[in-house]
Amino acid sequence: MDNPEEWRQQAWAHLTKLRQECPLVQCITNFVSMDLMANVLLSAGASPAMVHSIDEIPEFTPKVHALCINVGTLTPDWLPAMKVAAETANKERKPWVLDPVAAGASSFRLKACLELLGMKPSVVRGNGSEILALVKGSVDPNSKGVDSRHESIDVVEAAKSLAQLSGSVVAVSGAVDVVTDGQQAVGIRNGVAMLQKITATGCSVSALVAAFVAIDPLHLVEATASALSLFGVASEIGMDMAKGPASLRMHLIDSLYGLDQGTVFNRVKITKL
Ligand SMILES: Nc1ncnc2c1ncn2[C@@H]1O[C@H](COP(=O)(O)OP(=O)(O)OP(=O)(O)O)[C@@H](O)[C@H]1O
Ligand SMILES: Cc1ncsc1CCO
Ligand SMILES: [Mg+2]
Repeated sequence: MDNPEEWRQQAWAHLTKLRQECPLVQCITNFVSMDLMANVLLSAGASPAMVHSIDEIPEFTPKVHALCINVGTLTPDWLPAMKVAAETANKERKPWVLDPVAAGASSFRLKACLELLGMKPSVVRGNGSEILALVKGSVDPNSKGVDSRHESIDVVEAAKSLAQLSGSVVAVSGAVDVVTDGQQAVGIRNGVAMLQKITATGCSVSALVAAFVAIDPLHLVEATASALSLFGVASEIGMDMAKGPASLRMHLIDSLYGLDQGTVFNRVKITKL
């Protein structure tokens, strides 16, 4: 698609379908993000389920419409459950998203992320530094942990390589969100810088991507771009009412819940890169 108008219409069509179908999204995620992630999914129209015990995954994961795996507060005992969930999702042909939080921060985290990447997530969504760490396959001596020290727009080629190597769609968040399947790349120019001052907004947008690919699993790039754009649009509207990060968090959730067709048509900014 070349026309910005088509992307806007598609974003609205995706949101409408999501609200109608209310997909069940399983999240195996870090302790920091659980609350915001579940609330973002609910306000968009999806059903969140924070289910991470290996004892129930073989029975529960076949019932979900998509899965989001996030390694933010990873310990060795969580990894087997993540792998069983990914395996189950693959077997059941359900899309899943990997959020490689702070992939370059330590060898333990990097190894876990690369192992999960090898299980072929439908989409990998990370910040610039996380995507770069996965491509290089090496720990970053100057890592800032969960925060990025790279601009998303500077890692477009790295994201393309990662998509080619992994077979996953790769999404890099930042001032411009980038989504690529290894051939084409699209840029999403929505969002506000203050999102970086609210913890787990990246984690939450990854879960939102899972909800969008659940309702359009055959168009991973398009569904991912819609999710990133609409989250950004909600933050722009929320920012008009916010006094700082805490109130933006609240208004972001309200704005996502209230998104209407006119707002989506006026604000969605997705273009080919
Ligand atoms: N400079 C910016 N301007 C506008 N939006 C931004 C900017 N930086 C990040 N965002 C938006 O903030 C959201 C979170 O992206 P970010 O890159 O901060 O994720 P992250 O580092 O994984 O976050 P976390 O680890 O806290 O969950 C995304 O929707 C992204 O588009
Ligand atoms: C702050 C933090 N630490 C581990 S996960 C997480 C949430 C944002 O990625
Ligand atoms: Mg993150």
